[in-house]
Amino acid sequence: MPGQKIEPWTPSTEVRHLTPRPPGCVKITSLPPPPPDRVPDLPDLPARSLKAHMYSCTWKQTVTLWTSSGLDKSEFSLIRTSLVRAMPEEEDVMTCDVCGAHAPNKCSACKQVAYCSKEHQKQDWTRHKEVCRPFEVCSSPELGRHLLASRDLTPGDVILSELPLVVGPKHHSQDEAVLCLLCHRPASLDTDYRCPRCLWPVCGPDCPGDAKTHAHECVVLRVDPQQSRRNVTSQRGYHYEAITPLRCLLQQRRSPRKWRQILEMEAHEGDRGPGTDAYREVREKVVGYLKTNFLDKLPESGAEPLLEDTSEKTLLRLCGVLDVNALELSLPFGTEIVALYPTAYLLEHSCMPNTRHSFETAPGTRQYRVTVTAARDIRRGEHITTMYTHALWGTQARREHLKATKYFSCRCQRCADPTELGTYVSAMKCLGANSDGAACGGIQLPTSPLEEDSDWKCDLCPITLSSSQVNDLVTRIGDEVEDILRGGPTVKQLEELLDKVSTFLHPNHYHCYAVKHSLVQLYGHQHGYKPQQLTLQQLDNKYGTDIHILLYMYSCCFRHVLLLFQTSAPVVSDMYSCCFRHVLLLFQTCTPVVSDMCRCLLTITETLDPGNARLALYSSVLQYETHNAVVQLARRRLAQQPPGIGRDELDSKVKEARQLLLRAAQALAPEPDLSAGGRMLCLVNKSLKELDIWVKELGLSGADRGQSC
Ligand SMILES: C[S@@+](CC[C@H](N)C(=O)[O-])C[C@H]1O[C@@H](n2cnc3c(N)ncnc32)[C@H](O)[C@@H]1O
Repeated sequence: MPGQKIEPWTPSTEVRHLTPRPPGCVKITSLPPPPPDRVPDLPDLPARSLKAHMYSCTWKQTVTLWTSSGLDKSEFSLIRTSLVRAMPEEEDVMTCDVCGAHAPNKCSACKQVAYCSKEHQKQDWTRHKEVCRPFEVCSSPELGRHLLASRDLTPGDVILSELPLVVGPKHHSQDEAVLCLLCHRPASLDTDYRCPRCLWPVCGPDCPGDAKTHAHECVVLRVDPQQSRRNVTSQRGYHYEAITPLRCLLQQRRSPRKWRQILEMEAHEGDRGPGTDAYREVREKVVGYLKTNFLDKLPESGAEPLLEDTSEKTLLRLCGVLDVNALELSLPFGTEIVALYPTAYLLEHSCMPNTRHSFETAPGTRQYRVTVTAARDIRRGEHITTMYTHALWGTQARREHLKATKYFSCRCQRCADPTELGTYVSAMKCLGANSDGAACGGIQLPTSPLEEDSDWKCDLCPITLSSSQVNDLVTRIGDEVEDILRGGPTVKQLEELLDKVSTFLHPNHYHCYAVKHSLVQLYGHQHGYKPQQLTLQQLDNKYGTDIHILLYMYSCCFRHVLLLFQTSAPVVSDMYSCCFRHVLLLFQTCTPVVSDMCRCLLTITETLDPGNARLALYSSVLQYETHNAVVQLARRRLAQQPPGIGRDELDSKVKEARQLLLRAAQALAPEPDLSAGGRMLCLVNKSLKELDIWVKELGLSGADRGQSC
């Protein structure tokens, strides 16, 4: 009897009070409650199932259906599958922005608001057009689809905010992390907490996760009970990389609309064909695993098949879609997952992005929502961009990563500039010697950074290096830096490492940056280096002159000026410009306030990411640590007998520290509460309060008090 409705479905107040398990009944399924006017049709149910007497009750916002008639196994699974499929998508359930009634008509442009009627939509347009989506989807042969701003935007303007189509474990996990499939918290194979049907681990008895999402994949994962039992005893049985592709695959029946959206995404199948690493890895870890253990065992006849298309081609395509388009989310409890979004994937890449993403990670109906905001002014007609790779990697590493994972060669302004916007984060020191045996003192930079095999050339002597020579050296240094940083290093280890890598790398090189960024966080915090234990020299190292940079630039300038008198015309203009840059930087770096290690790192960070699109946490850590050093130095000088600091200077130091904290708080404001950024923001706000107390104790003017974030 197709189209038959089950009446007691509506989750009214009365049914909430029903006992969880009506006597003599068997549970069929638990689902989120649909709105009262969206009772699902149940197509093609056999007559006997419809005679089943159904009850419902709510449990953690879900409707549980029970039957009191004895259904056989296939009827039972048929009714369950039909119910799951008939459920409307949660995000489809919207209310009218004008009157709050159930709203079937979403705004076709932004899809963020909905209305119960055309009249209410018209009535709201004057207000809504101000916030309706501020971009157009365009297409070009070079970029594919991309977004252009359709009006001027200022920092903080929301560009889009949407829920994901699919969320799941990262599909390239290096570590064999065991995750709860309901809430994505860490789980363990050493406990008995399992989904009772498919036996995949869950985090515990009070898991706050979404049983509905798992219900769908569970039908597949439990298709072979023997395999499920084997899995229990061996971690190798659980391939988490296969879960997100499976969740995508399940959309073909769960939500044909989402399925269409997923298939519309770029998968770069041509770049991931036979013979490539991607092909080998995906075939083994996803396609082979899913097909052999589950998909090929799904019943073909009888009930309507759960999945129509389980072909290898489709699975390979889904993995391509995930690799190219999925965004990565770090959850507060330390796990990392990926999500596909209906519009956010259209943002093109730039190494100087103009947008910032923030993710809602707290459980609830907004969980995993992404909000993309403008990180700086964006003019009408400008490309709206994000960053697919690491902002603190050098050009060679970023471009290789983009080519290997997203299949294009970036040609943005930062990539095209050998100095990377004057930051020198890829620059190497020239190891050549001049005629009297002294170090050359020049900088090695790529001559054509947009060419993969560009030579590197010294700006002072004729020495050139091949790109593979530079690559090998930088990779080896990077491996050593990563190893040491991962092992929880001491201050001494980091200082030695910095000395060592500084032989080869420009002081601003991104590997030096990584070591210094860790170092400034250890000074003042590690045992033996607590603020009161630091010598003035060590404090000065944190807040003092970065001697590596200054000496280097002095010597470079000196040599350039000398050489300018000796060298022929074509080289001269190059050296003038380099010399000019160095003199400028020296001027900035030598001023007392700017000449500290934190400040140098901050200058690099802010040049590469002026709007805090990607490096908000990095810059706020630097601002926070600089504030710590400023306050500590001021306290020390105040404690001297007689005090080594006057009231005016103390007042200005306090203001400087406050400004640093306020800037950190502003950078961190969009970060979710439970994220690393959110925790950093708490620390910053706590320090602002402590600073206020100190100002009060000292009886300073505290002119800036009252400003808070
Ligand atoms: C997440 S998708 C973006 C949407 C895609 N353009 C589309 O039409 O579906 C990423 C792909 O877009 C293209 N793309 C993004 N940014 C690019 C850029 N800066 N230069 C060239 N291609 C880019 C690449 O093909 C990349 O693999």
